[in-house]
Amino acid sequence: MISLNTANLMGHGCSKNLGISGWCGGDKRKISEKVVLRVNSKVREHNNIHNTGKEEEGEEKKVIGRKMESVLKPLRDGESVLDLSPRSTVSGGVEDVYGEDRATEDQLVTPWTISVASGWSLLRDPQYNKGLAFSEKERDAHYLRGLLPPTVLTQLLQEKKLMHNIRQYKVPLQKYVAMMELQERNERLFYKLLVDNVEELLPVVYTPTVGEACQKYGSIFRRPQGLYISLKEKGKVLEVLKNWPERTIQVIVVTDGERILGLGDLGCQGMGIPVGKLALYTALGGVRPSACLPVTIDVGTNNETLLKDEFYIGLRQKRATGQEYYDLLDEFMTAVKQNYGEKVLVQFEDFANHNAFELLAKYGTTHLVFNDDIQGTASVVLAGVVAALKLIGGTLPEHKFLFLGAGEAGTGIAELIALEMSKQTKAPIEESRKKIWLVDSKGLIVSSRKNSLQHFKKPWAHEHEPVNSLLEAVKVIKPTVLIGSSGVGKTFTKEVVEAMTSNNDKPLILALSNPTSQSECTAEEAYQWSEGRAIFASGSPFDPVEYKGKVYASGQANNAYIFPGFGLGLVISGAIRVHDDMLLAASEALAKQVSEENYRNGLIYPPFSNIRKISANIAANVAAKAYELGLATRLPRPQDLVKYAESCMYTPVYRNYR
Ligand SMILES: NC(=O)C1=CN([C@@H]2O[C@H](COP(=O)(O)OP(=O)(O)OC[C@H]3O[C@@H](n4cnc5c(N)ncnc54)[C@H](OP(=O)(O)O)[C@@H]3O)[C@@H](O)[C@H]2O)C=CC1
Ligand SMILES: CC(=O)C(=O)O
Ligand SMILES: [Mg+2]
Repeated sequence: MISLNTANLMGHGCSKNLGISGWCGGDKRKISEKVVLRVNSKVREHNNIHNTGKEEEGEEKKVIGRKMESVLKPLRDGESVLDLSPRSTVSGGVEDVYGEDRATEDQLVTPWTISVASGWSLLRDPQYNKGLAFSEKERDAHYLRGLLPPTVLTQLLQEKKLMHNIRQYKVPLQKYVAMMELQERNERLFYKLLVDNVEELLPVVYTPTVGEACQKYGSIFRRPQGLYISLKEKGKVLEVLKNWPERTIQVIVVTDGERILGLGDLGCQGMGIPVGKLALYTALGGVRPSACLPVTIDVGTNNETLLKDEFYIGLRQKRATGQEYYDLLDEFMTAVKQNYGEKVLVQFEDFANHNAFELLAKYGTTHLVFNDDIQGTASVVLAGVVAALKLIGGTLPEHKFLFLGAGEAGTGIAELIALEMSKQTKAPIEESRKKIWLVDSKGLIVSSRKNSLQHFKKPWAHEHEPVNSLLEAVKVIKPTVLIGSSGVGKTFTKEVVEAMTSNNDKPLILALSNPTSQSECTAEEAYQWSEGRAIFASGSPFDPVEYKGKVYASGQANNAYIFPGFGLGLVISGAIRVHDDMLLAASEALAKQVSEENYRNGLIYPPFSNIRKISANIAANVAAKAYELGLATRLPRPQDLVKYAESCMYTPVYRNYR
């Protein structure tokens, strides 16, 4: 049975002045969930002491006493005050936190109590706050009388009001800040808005607005939203992970901020990306918010503007490189596995390509890792191309591809397309690669450049004369599909689109670069310059375009279609490694979701309004592949994986409190 701390029953739920700090429950989930879950399952929880203190901004906070036990224990030689290493572990490595083993008989034990958030602290707990939606009964039971005005609203009415408010803002960044504030105030309502209004709010919490938010992150920073691991934490990364208030983590999105969208090095301010991606993991893929951990690794920045910016939030130094960089990454990856086990998914996001490929190769064999920019993008683009075949004709191996940009996205997509071609033709992958050409900042990648190319470009160095410009490359290669992944805007010029159109009845043109300012061309330009013949999709969304009396709605070729469902598939199957065939499985599931009606409208992706159904199908296909490959650990395999995936998805509907 649980014991309740009487102080908490008085309404504010805090035993005072224990002098411990850590995660402040006032702005984040935690306490109550633990209580509810632990009460139900009768699991004892040792880290639910609350405390009051003053935050930087001077607001009241609750403090979770996760570290209390180690603080109150006598220190041994070499131990720091916050040393959390297990004092005694049984053979399976299980820490004896309750003092049950013979080996810990001589150690002090803190009698942890479990408390229920109520009253003021309940209203300040974003995971449990319902604002005006607390019922009369809940207001009585949870000491809320007088703390709320008399009216009781439904969640739907709250949603209507908030959407109305958000629509009043004309500046996208204001909408972004409003959404982040909502996430910090009332998490379920935040996700309700996002799930129900996904097409309207995706551009707010994700690209393009998240790009501007990262650029101005220092100025709009209010409360930390993820875990910051900087060079200062070297040697203490495991300890830092333990500061995070949640223990059961399923998905980590981590960046080092060096290649944020097409905006370059934004250092520590890249945090907006893991936060945004994980919001999509929950809203689009149904992974529980409490199981998501955004991380930014701060090794400095080479962005001079940020280094001089008085509001910059990161380390003020040039980027660490080489051994120093890899040591910190290695400590992080090791700590992740130590703390969360084998099945936590680590998604690398927006690393620069000189680290991204190496990190993926290095940890791909030891951890469950996924690089969204290389692999997620590949999967989404392959799906779009396969779907587009219905509109442009031919089979995949019959097409010829030209990329502008030969980095993570470009070579990642190229490789997955080649893999799929080879599966279809049974020809060696080297043969399939010959149908794919890439242009980088120095021109077409050809064999005469091979010696000076980065390793990930070498497979694409085909025999050809040097070609210096994209336009020239389009003219001589005559691709049927043109893909922009350069991070440089306005590079698909009128001449380039016209050259594509003169070679193809229906040119497939994908301008993947984000945010909108970096898009290789706009939807309007693609349709106008191709005289309405292009099949077009872009990384960031464009409004429908009217051309010669016809309305063209372009799709969004963005990895957001893939990673939420892909991650869910890994989670529900308990997969321990990512395999290329899982990327193909995700791609296949996405392509199948394009309806005849979508095709009639020239779309090669289904609308985001169906994304949860799409994600469930992607998850099921990925999980099925994980079982087939023997990489799944959650046994027995559920019969109906789509139904199972749906049943596992987070729902933002308010729960009733006892
Ligand atoms: N829609 C989506 O889902 C996704 C979109 N992206 C977007 O794709 C873009 C690129 O990302 P990523 O591949 O990771 O970046 P990388 O830095 O890895 O690659 C960029 C590539 O573009 C080339 N390049 C840069 N400038 C030019 C130029 N003026 N002309 C020709 N080539 C040029 C670079 O050449 P060089 O090697 O010579 O320097 C490099 O090959 C970003 O804008 C990103 O936001 C990324 C992932 C997903
Ligand atoms: C979408 C994405 O991952 C990027 O632009 O980097
Ligand atoms: Mg990215």
